[in-house]
Amino acid sequence: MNLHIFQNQQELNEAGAGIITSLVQMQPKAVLGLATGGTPVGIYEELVKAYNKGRVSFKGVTTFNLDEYVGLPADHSESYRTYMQQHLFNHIDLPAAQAHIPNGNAVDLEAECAHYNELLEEAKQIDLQILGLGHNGHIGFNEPDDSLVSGTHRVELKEETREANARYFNTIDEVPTHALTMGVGTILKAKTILLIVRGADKAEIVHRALTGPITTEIPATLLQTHPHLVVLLDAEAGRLFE
Ligand SMILES: O=P(O)(O)OC[C@H]1O[C@](O)(CO)[C@@H](O)[C@@H]1O
Repeated sequence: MNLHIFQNQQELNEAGAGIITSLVQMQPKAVLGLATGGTPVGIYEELVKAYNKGRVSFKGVTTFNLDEYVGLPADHSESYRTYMQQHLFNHIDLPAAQAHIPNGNAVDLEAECAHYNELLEEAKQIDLQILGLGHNGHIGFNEPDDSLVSGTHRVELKEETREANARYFNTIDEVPTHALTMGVGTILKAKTILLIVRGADKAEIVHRALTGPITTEIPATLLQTHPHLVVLLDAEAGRLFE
């Protein structure tokens, strides 16, 4: 594991974006696994800046998002499709056909998951998977459970996850109860994983995830088994590592 702790958010954002930019410069046809949530926003901002300065092009890149809510129309303000458009896709030259996000509004969700898995198979391997961390140790929307699923699947969100994400909706009742998520098998198959964690409220969970016993009750503990894990923490989240 390659762990870095940053004293300010800007340095973390630049480091994260730098890793992604370097990869795409070296490998213009890279396959990127993308995350949503509050955590990667600053990194996407830096990527857009790098693109605007002509340092990187995403023309040949393929992307796969980790997850999407079930039942929100794609153009809903809080869908992860909308998030990606607003924070990244609308501002770079990534061709729309190369940007994949599970369709949480599909009539047949099982078929949608199978289709997403096929696309992932065709892409062979994600070169760099960006990950945030849920307060309960979830990665993607792989929630704590007594077993975990390998491929893309439908999950019921834990109450604590819905509460954490309620800040983006008018009321908690509007937060979807289910989501589609890439499975832990797909995540762990990525060549490199870039885990980003910010904030004092995640200090304990990230410490347990990276140093505690491996358990499906904290899905992020499985990251300990990955041979190329890069971790970027802000000082608050990294408090217990110092
Ligand atoms: O970055 P946040 O908003 O704290 O969310 C943590 C994680 O949970 C999710 O919302 C669920 O996948 C991710 O998008 C994110 O990485």
